[in-house]
Amino acid sequence: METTTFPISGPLLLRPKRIEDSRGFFSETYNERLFREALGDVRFVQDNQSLSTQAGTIRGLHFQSPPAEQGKLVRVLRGAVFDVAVDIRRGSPTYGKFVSATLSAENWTQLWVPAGFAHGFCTLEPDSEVLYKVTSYYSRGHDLGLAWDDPELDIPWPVAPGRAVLSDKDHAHPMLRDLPAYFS
Ligand SMILES: Cc1cn([C@H]2C[C@H](O)[C@@H](COP(=O)(O)OP(=O)(O)O[C@H]3O[C@@H](C)C(=O)[C@@H](O)[C@H]3O)O2)c(=O)[nH]c1=O
Repeated sequence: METTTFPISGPLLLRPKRIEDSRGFFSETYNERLFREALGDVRFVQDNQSLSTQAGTIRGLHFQSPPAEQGKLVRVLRGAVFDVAVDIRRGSPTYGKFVSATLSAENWTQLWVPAGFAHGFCTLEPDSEVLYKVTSYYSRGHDLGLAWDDPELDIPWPVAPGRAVLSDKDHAHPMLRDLPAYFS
């Protein structure tokens, strides 16, 4: 498995081996031993899958607050997304900075988003399906967000702001400057 780090500590890009033959390919998309070598002592308790029918759909930026904080291992089954993780660890030297990567069914890349990061993505193709493993169960009371279009974050979303497809919830998240210190 290929592992790539970012200038921000925590997130990782992972690319499991794909074994191709005349039928197509085979791949261990999750192997606890190999992923624990890369990610440390993580335990996944829930798998989530979403389908976004339109290109330019933005979901995010989301996180769960402690004690329900989640690490997320994100990959794409169909289509492609521009995936983003924003550092919201208040004491971090990279607080408010983000990492991003294109994840696609084609490039077979997964993004590890540790707890302490707000996560979101923008679909690059119609009918993009995202599958991600999380380290804590969903908790509605801890499910929080950060404004995807906060100018302070300056994220180069691959869609014109007026054309992004969003949930009602994602129109209403606070800006970084108004975000309480959930993570130290
Ligand atoms: C996240 C989640 C949502 N739900 C419910 C709540 C709601 O009725 C419906 C849709 O939820 P949302 O609108 O929050 O779905 P969505 O906007 O896709 O939320 C997801 O976005 C990406 C970027 C993430 O990082 C995820 O952790 C998650 O927050 O599904 C669950 O039952 N379990 C879950 O784990």
